[in-house]
Amino acid sequence: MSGHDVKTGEMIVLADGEAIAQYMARWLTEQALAKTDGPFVVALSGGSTPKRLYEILGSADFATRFPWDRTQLFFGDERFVPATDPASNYTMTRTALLSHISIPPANVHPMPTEGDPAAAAARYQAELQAVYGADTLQPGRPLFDVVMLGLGDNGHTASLFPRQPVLQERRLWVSTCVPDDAPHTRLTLTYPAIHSSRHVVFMLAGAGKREAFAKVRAGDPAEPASHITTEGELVWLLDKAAAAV
Ligand SMILES: O=C1O[C@H](COP(=O)(O)O)[C@@H](O)[C@H](O)[C@H]1O
Repeated sequence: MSGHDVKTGEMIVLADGEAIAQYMARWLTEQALAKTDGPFVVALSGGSTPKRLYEILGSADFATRFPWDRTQLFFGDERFVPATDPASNYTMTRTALLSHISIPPANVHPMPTEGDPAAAAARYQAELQAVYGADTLQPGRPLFDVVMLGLGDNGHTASLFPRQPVLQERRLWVSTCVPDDAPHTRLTLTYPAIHSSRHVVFMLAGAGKREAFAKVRAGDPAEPASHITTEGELVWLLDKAAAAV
């Protein structure tokens, strides 16, 4: 695998958020069906952008074609709130997708949000290591088939927020983050965990993403998303408003 970053990744510009969700649903299904040597391992993104994608994947057409029984669903980040909290990425995903599909419960891996956040991060890393089958990441053997990412106005992606110590993490796969410009303590995949992937896909819709996208695409080091790399392919799925075309 050659490896890509946010500057070299392919840009696919579509009409709007609906077109992005439809495109991603088809593409993800193709990737899942094509993966026959082992489980299809995905890190889901949170926030509002992927909600429509999850609804489409949960609709009858996709829900019956997608190989859910050999898919492992992880989360790229989570707010450290109870699963019943409306701010929970897991709750959004459960409502839009998980409650509509037939997936073995053991294949769904919500980030733990009880007790001490650092201990919860360690538990989640152990869960990833169990599916990966090793305690250290090995180049050429990606942890994830697909990592889905969004982009916040402040350049954060997953819960890698500006100015936070997690941006320096090079050993742990999962860590805590306490943003100084957003609510909630977070758990997040780290840069090395995201790097261990076949595909990283950013989904961005709306003019509100335009400025942050331009900075990240130019490689502005102050934007946490600028430091995302993958040992595989990186794709930007943008609507016209976000791409400013
Ligand atoms: O806090 C978060 O924000 C980003 C971006 O969310 P969006 O609603 O602007 O698309 C998201 O990717 C991340 O998972 C979420 O926890």
